[in-house]
Amino acid sequence: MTALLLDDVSHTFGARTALDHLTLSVAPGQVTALIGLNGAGKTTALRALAGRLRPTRGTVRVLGHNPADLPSNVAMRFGHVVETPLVYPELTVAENLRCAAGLHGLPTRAARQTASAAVGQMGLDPWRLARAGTLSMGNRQRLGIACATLHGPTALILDEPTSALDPQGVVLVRELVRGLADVGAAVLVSSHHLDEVARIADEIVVLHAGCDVGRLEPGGTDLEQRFFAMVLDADTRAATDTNAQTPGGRA
Ligand SMILES: Nc1ncnc2c1ncn2[C@@H]1O[C@H](COP(=O)(O)OP(=O)(O)OP(=O)(O)O)[C@@H](O)[C@H]1O
Repeated sequence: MTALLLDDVSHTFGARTALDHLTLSVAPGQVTALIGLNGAGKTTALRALAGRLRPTRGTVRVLGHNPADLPSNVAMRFGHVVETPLVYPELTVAENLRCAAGLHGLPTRAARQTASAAVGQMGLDPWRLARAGTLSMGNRQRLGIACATLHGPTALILDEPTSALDPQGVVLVRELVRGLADVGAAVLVSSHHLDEVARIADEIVVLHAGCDVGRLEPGGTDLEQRFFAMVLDADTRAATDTNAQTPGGRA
């Protein structure tokens, strides 16, 4: 069974191709990492899954449904942080978490308990009563992740979740993601950091110029070297194809 699916998805912004026939699926209990250079298409893929972008072609499914039109009982089981964390700047950390728990269908008492547990889990105790708008970038990122995960989603997408985090925050997110996958969540996470995703992912998909150009074994050695070899190989193939199609080209 597939919880998160991109099936032959392409997307163009004007003349620029952001995704090129990308097919990707994540099963329950699986953590898949999307890794790629700046501009590879990672955020575009995650935005399509979050229902924020309707791709030019292809099929996108979250828990079997079109993310642009998720039934509310399915939306309750979905969590995502794509681009900016969705937090209310004028509310405190504790209020944001209670609000997120309520929006995910938890009754008031359970929402309060869950919010309190999430404060501790993400190391936000010292900022519990601070307004979200006054938080540092890293603490805002911790709060956004906590808001998206405190209901125990069965499908989760995280766009560069550790980009602003200190080493302690990186470990907390790693434990959170693995913990959710261990109880059956399907997780898709994008990152630039190969060594970090190698610690949490079951599968690493290399995205380059919008295409899936190969997979890396998380337990493998020389991941960085193999990543660059894949990217270089894809560029060489693209240049050869272009050359073959150019009138007067060498092929
Ligand atoms: N709203 C937009 N309008 C025009 N082009 C866009 C838009 N969003 C993304 N792009 C282009 O689509 C391509 C893929 O961008 P995307 O943000 O998905 O890459 P990324 O892999 O997430 O990059 P990064 O690692 O830098 O965050 C890039 O060439 C980018 O310039």
